[in-house]
Amino acid sequence: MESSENVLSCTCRIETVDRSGALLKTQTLTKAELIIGRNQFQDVVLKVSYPEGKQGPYTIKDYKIHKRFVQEGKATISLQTQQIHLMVSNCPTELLKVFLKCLLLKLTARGALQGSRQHLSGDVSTEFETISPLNMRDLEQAKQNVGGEHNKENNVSLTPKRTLPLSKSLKRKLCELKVEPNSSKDPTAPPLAKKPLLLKTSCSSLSEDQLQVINVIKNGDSVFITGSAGTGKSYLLQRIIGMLPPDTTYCTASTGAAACIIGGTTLHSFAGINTDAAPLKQCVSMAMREHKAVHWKRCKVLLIDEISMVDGEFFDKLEAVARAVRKSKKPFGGIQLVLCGDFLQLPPVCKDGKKRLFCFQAESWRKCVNRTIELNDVYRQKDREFIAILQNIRIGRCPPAITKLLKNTENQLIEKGGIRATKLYTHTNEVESTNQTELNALAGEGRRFDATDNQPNCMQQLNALCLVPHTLVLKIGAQVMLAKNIDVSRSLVNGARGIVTSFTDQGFPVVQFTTGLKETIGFEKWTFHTGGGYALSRKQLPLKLAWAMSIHKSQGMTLDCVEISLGGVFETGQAYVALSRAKSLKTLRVKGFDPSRVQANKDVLEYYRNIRRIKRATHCGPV
Ligand SMILES: Nc1ncnc2c1ncn2[C@@H]1O[C@H](COP(=O)(O)OP(=O)(O)OP(=O)(O)O)[C@@H](O)[C@H]1O
Ligand SMILES: [Mg+2]
Repeated sequence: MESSENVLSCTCRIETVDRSGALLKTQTLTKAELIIGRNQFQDVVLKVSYPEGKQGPYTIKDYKIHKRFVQEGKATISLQTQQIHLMVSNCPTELLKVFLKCLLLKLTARGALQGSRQHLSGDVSTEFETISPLNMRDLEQAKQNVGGEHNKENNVSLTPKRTLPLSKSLKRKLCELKVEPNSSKDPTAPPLAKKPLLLKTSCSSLSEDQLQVINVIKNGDSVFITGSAGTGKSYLLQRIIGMLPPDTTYCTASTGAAACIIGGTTLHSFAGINTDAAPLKQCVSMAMREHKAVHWKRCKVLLIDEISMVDGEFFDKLEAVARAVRKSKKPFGGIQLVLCGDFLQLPPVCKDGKKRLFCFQAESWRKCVNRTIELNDVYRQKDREFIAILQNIRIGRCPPAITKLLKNTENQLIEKGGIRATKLYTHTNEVESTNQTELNALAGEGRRFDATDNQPNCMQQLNALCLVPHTLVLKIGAQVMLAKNIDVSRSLVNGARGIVTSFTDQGFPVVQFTTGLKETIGFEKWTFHTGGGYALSRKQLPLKLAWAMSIHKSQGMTLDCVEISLGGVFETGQAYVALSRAKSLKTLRVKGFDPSRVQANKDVLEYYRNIRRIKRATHCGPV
């Protein structure tokens, strides 16, 4: 997980092609480093270094960067003059994105210099010096060049379209960036132009607690990340996934809906075990099937979100399966675990009157989890009063003052612009029938949108994983919810509520959101890392019908505008999960609130008291 913006650890395949594009030679280097540097002419060059030697440096001119599969940790840099393709794979996605941004910025900045030290076209670059970290001067030069100026004197076109294939968003970001005046009074401080510039990664915004988790994981420890709803556990998990090599990192969650939020697969699907109830021997033989065993053996880090819903007995079985398949005596067969969840939210589904066993009560839990870190800052809600209400509900407390505040929301008008509140139900059958009945009641023809799945024979698996259905039918007036973060800066985020107001000439729905924003919604792609570098993907509109939703499916989500009836609550933690989806008291309506429905499990409360006691006693933060 070590990172430097100019060096990328990866698998690198170097393909040499002829003029027609036919393959002449190929070389695959599994433990390679791609390094950005400069040659003696100050050109930006790339060197591929690997344990047995090096290739390059390759001058980056007349190039194309293919970034379509960046989310899968893959990219290709095609050098057209040299007729070479550098195909990188197994890159941690975050690090790959930063590396490519750095390369593009250096190339864009280089545009202005090009020609100032022109060399004859026959000159071959032989020298290599690692490029300096990005600095303000690079950024300023890149911004100038993005303006599309021509360096006519040197007969070099700097028009971005021809020489600098920058993404629209990078161009926009470059143009928006302002340079702060150098206010430093320190005469020894580097001049502004030389000041190192940190490329913003998604880790830049992490809290101290969240960064601490990253360090623990870097150390190789298995960790349990916990904390109340909205403390950024899943957000952090996504950042962690982006920092680990995709080939050996498996990202899972206890339910399909939770897996969709983090772009992973279900724990059962990873394990190859379709039922918790199977005896251990059967679980081992299911996991030993060739196409499943390969993943078990390859896995170095296993992430599991919403661990509270994983049955403790099943966790013990998985631990034993891991040792058996990997032929290792180490806990969980030596796999590093990153577990995430809140045991005060939904518990494991309990069948046939069996005693409920949480994962932390599993025999193998203590052996497998070296550190527990509790995140304390709530991000989902801003309103202190509502956060305090939720903290009480979480531990099963509902004093009269809180009951009153929640009852006061019963007749609250939270609808605006025709957007109705999403009803959260305890049972799924109510959800489907409500959505279908409401859609049927709307006048007009329904418009049908069919998803494109990368593996059509995996449609069922994708249906279980993806928040959007294979077939979506919409009408004008349909209540919808975004099922993907499209543009966080404009609040077009997962869970944002809206109504379809029209369809464009091309047939795309126009949605009016609670924020007042009207947006045409186009197709989006979901990628699910099924592990081992494999991925399933679906292209569909990022919308789902939102008259109703189940509390189970809502776990992990942030929702605009919700109505909750807690009459049917049958689980501890269920009322807390439902209430904590709302962003504020003003966007929530609780029908027929009964404080006796607010319950927390006693064993879980004791578990959390204990981890805090240990934390206080050791004074060292994580326990
Ligand atoms: N460091 C952060 N900076 C900014 N926003 C954050 C940060 N961490 C989390 N968030 C935002 O807070 C919201 C809640 O985060 P997230 O869904 O990860 O919480 P959670 O702990 O997984 O909640 P739950 O227990 O309900 O699943 C999200 O909108 C997320 O984008
Ligand atoms: Mg979550």
